[in-house]
Amino acid sequence: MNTPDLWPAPVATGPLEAVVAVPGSKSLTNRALPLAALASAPTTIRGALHSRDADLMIGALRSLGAGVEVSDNGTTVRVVPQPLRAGAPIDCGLAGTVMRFVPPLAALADGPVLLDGDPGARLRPMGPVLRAIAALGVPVTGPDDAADGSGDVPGFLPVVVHGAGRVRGGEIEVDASTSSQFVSGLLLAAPRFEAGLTLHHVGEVLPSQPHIDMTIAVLRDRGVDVDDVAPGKWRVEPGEISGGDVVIEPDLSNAGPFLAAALAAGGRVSVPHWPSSTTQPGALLPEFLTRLGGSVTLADGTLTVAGSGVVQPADLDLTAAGELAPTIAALLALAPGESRLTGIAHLRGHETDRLAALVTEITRLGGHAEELPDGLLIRGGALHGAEVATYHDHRMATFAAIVGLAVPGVEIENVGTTAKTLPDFPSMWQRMLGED
Ligand SMILES: O=C(O)C1=C[C@@H](OP(=O)(O)O)[C@@H](O)[C@H](O)C1
Ligand SMILES: C=C(OP(=O)(O)O)C(=O)O
Repeated sequence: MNTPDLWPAPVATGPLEAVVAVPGSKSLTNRALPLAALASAPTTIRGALHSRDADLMIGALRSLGAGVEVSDNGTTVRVVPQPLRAGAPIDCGLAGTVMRFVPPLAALADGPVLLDGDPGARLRPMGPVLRAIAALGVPVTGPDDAADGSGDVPGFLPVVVHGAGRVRGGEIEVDASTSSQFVSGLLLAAPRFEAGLTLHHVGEVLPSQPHIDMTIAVLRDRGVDVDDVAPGKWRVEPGEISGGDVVIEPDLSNAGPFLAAALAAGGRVSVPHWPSSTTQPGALLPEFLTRLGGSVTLADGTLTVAGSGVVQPADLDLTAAGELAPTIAALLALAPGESRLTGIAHLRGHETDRLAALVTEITRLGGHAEELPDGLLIRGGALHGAEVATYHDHRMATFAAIVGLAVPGVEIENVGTTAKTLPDFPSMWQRMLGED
């Protein structure tokens, strides 16, 4: 790699002793926003994430006609719902939540809506959610295809959703084995379908169950009647979505790299405002970090992770929390011995093919990694510095930063890619190390 945009990852010079407050959850913010646009009254969202993915969701809702006002610091957002209107194109960036949650909203708009995104977004699977929308009676086409829906439904962006102001709803199947977001996107819009929605997942695996539970929880919190009838089957009744006040929890997946730092560097890192109960997959971090040799305590709403600087290898099933894989993989790359991460075949369709990216970058750093059919085998320890590529993937940048705490000479290409969910990452990381 020959790139001028390299960030020298700071090395920890001693045990850490840091308290790191993380901003609002991407997943909760990007659910609260579309629900607010579909609600029957205005909503005020407090503690919202202010980042590229949240800005893209706000942009999408404005394109569909919603009134959205954002406070100066970006963390309070007031949404005034309006009838959904077509016309303005929607930029999904590289945000899975925008790509998969907005098309079902666009289906409710009064005409054609064009959705596109970054070059990398055009590689992320979309077929299941688009075919579901078509099965509900709303044609979905490529930008240059006939609008009557006579052709095949596209599998990738760019697409046009040809709304007609109403979606009849009913009972459909979706294969969500490549992303739980297909289920979440359909369920979020479903209260506004005339007959509601009964949705069956038909694929072999269902990743990210906590994120589906989160969707059900936020719908119920807004007064929607949702029945998780059986594993892989959900029923959303048609009805009003209430407005009012919503408070967003801190993003526990973004807390992950900071907590992992205590294991990589030794010492202690605390994250305040840790929710006592949550549907975020980051709730699994205490268990995973304990398996890797950390000790974890939760007192007065502050989660503290302590580590010795030596990471233990482990075999972990990440089916429920694939989002945490790059963070865990960074620790396993430092762990002397063999580890396996499984349940994460669908990471091949994340911001980049994360299994391929992690294998390439761990190898570049002097470790050994191989792809498994549904995950990674990693033999860690004895790494050396390298220029680490990030593939426009925020979590590849934070992966490299974790490794860099313990390995001198790690330089991160385009650390600014962390703005997807955590624009302040480089300075937060330096503050954690007492460097700012
Ligand atoms: O619904 C959500 O907010 C998310 C669901 C998960 O997607 P996948 O099921 O595609 O992994 C997760 O990885 C992503 O970061 C956020
Ligand atoms: C997979 C992720 O993001 P997205 O919401 O774009 O799918 C992620 O943040 O790890």
